[in-house]
Amino acid sequence: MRRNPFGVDICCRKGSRSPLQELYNPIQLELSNTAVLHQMRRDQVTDTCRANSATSRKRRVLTPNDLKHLVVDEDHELIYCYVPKVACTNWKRLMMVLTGRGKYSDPMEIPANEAHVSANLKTLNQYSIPEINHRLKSYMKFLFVREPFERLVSAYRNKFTQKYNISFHKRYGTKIIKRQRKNATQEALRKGDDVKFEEFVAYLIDPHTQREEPFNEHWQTVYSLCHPCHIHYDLVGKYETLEEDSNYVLQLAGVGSYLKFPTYAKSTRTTDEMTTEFFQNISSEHQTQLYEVYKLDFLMFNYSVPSYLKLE
Ligand SMILES: Nc1ncnc2c1ncn2[C@@H]1O[C@H](COP(=O)(O)OS(=O)(=O)O)[C@@H](OP(=O)(O)O)[C@H]1O
Repeated sequence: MRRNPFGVDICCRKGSRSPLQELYNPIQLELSNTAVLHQMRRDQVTDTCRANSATSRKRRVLTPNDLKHLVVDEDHELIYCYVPKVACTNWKRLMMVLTGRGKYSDPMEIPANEAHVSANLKTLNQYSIPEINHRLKSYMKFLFVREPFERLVSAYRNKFTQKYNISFHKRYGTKIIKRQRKNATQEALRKGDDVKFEEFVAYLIDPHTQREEPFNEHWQTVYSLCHPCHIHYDLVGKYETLEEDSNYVLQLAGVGSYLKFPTYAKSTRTTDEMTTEFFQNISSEHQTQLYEVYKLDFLMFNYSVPSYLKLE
């Protein structure tokens, strides 16, 4: 088994305390305040689910098919529900280190495309029903969320403004242009590579879109991907405090002294100011409809209505 630079193997949990015990019954005093903050985040999810039960619990029960985003680490008793555009590539890299039994020590040695190969990580839908129930009950379940419209702009910029994302242009761009652009050129209809943000928004709020097929995971709501009204998440991490919250998870898992969330230096990442700019050209009618689509994510994860929004 390979060891990390600190000479500690990342295989299995050594202590007798599980991440769940560390979270709900912290021994270290410094962790108590953090535990209180996370209790408030859990309460917010519970209260929102209760107050919006008609929408949030449209489905009465989940099937294994609904559990494809829940990545399992048996060795550290963790379940991570990945949400695209919330640094899930880095979290999948960490899950590969945690589940790799020493195969990897540095998450950044794993290429981004490898982290997205589904065979490299085990998801909860691959277990039998009793195994699923056991893991849901005894593992620490967590997810990471981001301000919904900033996440949406991150998805748009990545999938529709980068020349190399040809599969997205072909699969979604061509459809969006066909439906939303009057007098589209033959080239635009064929390539689908110059979708405007206004057109993307019009596509998202069009009732046909979700009737035809579910949203792509990069712009699907968190509540549809991770089912927080059915699955009780023990920890809700936020993109705004990504490193702090991630390192807290690693600490609870007992690996925090030698495994850290990869730090980041990308200067082009989507900011609040950038998101504001993108929404400048969206009519208040479309802004209002779009807010309705993502409203539960705003409420559940305690994001206030953006100040730039002109709601009708
Ligand atoms: N450590 C750290 N700190 C701050 N921001 C970070 C970090 N790691 C990833 N990111 C940002 O996460 C966005 C990419 O998320 P994903 O990896 O989930 O994207 S994808 O679903 O694989 O397409 C992408 O956001 P945008 O740049 O705004 O698009 C990344 O910049």
